[in-house]
Amino acid sequence: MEASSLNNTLSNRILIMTAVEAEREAVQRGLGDTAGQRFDVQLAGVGPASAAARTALLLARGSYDLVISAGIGGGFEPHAAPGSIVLSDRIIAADLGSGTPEHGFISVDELGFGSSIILPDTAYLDRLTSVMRDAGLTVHTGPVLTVSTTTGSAETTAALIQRIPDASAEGMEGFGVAEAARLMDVPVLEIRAISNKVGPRDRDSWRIPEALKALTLASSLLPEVL
Ligand SMILES: O=C(O)c1cccc(C(=O)CC[C@H]2O[C@@H](n3cnc4c(=O)[nH]cnc43)[C@H](O)[C@@H]2O)c1
Repeated sequence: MEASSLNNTLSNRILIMTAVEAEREAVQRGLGDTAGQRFDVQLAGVGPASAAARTALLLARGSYDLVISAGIGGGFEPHAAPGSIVLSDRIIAADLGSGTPEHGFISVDELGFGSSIILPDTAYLDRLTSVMRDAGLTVHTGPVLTVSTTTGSAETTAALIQRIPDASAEGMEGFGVAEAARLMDVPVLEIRAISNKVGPRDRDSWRIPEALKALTLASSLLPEVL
C-alpha cells in the first residue's frame, strides 16, 4: 500500500534530509521562517548508510507525514544539466548487488536479497513537477541513482546507463533516506539540484552555487504543494 498522499493540511509534518550543512541552509532559505513549524530540515551525513541511520532515528523520535531526500547531485546527459532540478520517479540503490565475471553487475533483486528500487509518492511528485515548471525551473522527472562512491569515469557512467537507460541523476543519500521511510511506512520524495555532470571527475567544473540556488528556489515551492 502506498503510504500517501496529498493531504495538504496545515498540520502535515515534513522531514527534509540533506547531506551537508550548505544544502540544509539552501533548503531552509527557500522555506523561509513561516514554514518552520511544518518542515524539519536535518542533516543525513554523506552516503546511504549515514542517511538511513539518521533518518530512521528521526522518524522513530517524531511523527512525520512525508520524508524528502534533498541536495545537489550529478546529472546524466542528456536529461539533467547543471542548474536544473531532477525529481526522482525511482530511487535506485545502483551499486547494491554483486559483480560477477560472467554477467557483470547483478542487483540484490536478481540475487533474491530484497529490493534496490523504492518508488516515491506519485501524487506529490506530479504536483511538485508542475508547480516547479510553472515557477520557471527546468525540471526533469526520472530515476535518481544512489551510489556510495561518486561515478568518476566514462566507463562507469556508460555501465550505469546500460543498466538503467533513463538514469537522470546521481546522489549518495536518496536510497538510505527512502529505506528508513519504507521501514516506518512514510511516503518519500527525492529532489536533486544538479551541480555537475556524471562522468570523469572534474571538481573544478562543479557549479555548486547555481545548484544551491536552484535548490533554494525548489524548496520555496514546497509549502504550496505539500
Ligand atoms: O563544496 C561545497 O561548497 C559544497 C556545498 C554543498 C554540497 C557539497 C557536496 O559536496 C555535497 C555532497 C553531496 O552531493 C551529492 N553529489 C553531488 N554530485 C554528485 C555526483 O556526481 N555523484 C554522486 N553524488 C553527488 C552527494 O549526495 C553528496 O553527498 C559541497
